[in-house]
Amino acid sequence: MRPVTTIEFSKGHGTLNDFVLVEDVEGRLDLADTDVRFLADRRAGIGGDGVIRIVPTQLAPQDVQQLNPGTRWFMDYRNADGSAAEMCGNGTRVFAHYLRTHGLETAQSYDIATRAGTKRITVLADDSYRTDLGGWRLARGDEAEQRGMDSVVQVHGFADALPALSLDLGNPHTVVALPLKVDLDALDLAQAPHVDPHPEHGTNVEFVRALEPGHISMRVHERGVGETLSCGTGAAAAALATWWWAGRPADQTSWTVDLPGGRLGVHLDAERVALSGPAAIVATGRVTLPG
Ligand SMILES: N[C@@H](CCC[C@H](N)C(=O)O)C(=O)O
Repeated sequence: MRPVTTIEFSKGHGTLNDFVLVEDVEGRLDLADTDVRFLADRRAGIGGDGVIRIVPTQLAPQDVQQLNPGTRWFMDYRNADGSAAEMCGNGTRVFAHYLRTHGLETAQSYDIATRAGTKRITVLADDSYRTDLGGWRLARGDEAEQRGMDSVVQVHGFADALPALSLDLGNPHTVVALPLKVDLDALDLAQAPHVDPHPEHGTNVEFVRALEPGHISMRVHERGVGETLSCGTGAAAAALATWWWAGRPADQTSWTVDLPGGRLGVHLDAERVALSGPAAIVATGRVTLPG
């Protein structure tokens, strides 16, 4: 049995994508998958879609340090099932809000380290945050470029296989444009959608309804979590896919994405994509990890 470990935590969210945040300025906290699952558990633990460890980059693993030179803080993001993810868009804003409200970062614009590389945070005038998510690409390249679709998604309780487009934003996404006859609100996402071909490392799946030029609504089933009320990289992927299907209009660079948990802004072009939205810390406390 390991010694009793009691840690301080904060609870935060970005458009109701919620996280348990753990500050680890000395880089000593080695959270096992079971610890992450416990912290994320909504009944037995604290509750969240993910767990974010806040650690100085210089105390992060070597590969993270090499990928993110010149950054001060590493967002060590884990999904609720304990798996590590490369990126979390909503998480970057909540992470930045934590750094700011705890005096760990005072600049208005600075870089943070993630497993998907360095991301620039900017604090906006209304106290929301913008994250430059950097480069993006079609995950399956040529085939998708020509046809706009590269896979199919099967949702529980719905007979038709739905065509989809795969995007890589550092983490994987599969975006489905819903046919008009399918009601976005009625989709059963309690069970994981089946993606064919199945991506080797799994994928986040976004279901999109276009509302008007530059405006979409969506729901998401996240890898390592299940359905969540918002996903920042998912919103960016959904806007990019919709823009792609619309023929990549050069003047349609600003997008509004409505999710069950709120509204996000996406700014995109052929090479880069950025995300903006709110962040909140709602509670702090102490918790003893299971022995
Ligand atoms: N909710 C996040 C994405 C979190 C990681 C994702 N579940 C994955 O495994 O890639 C976001 O806001 O981007």
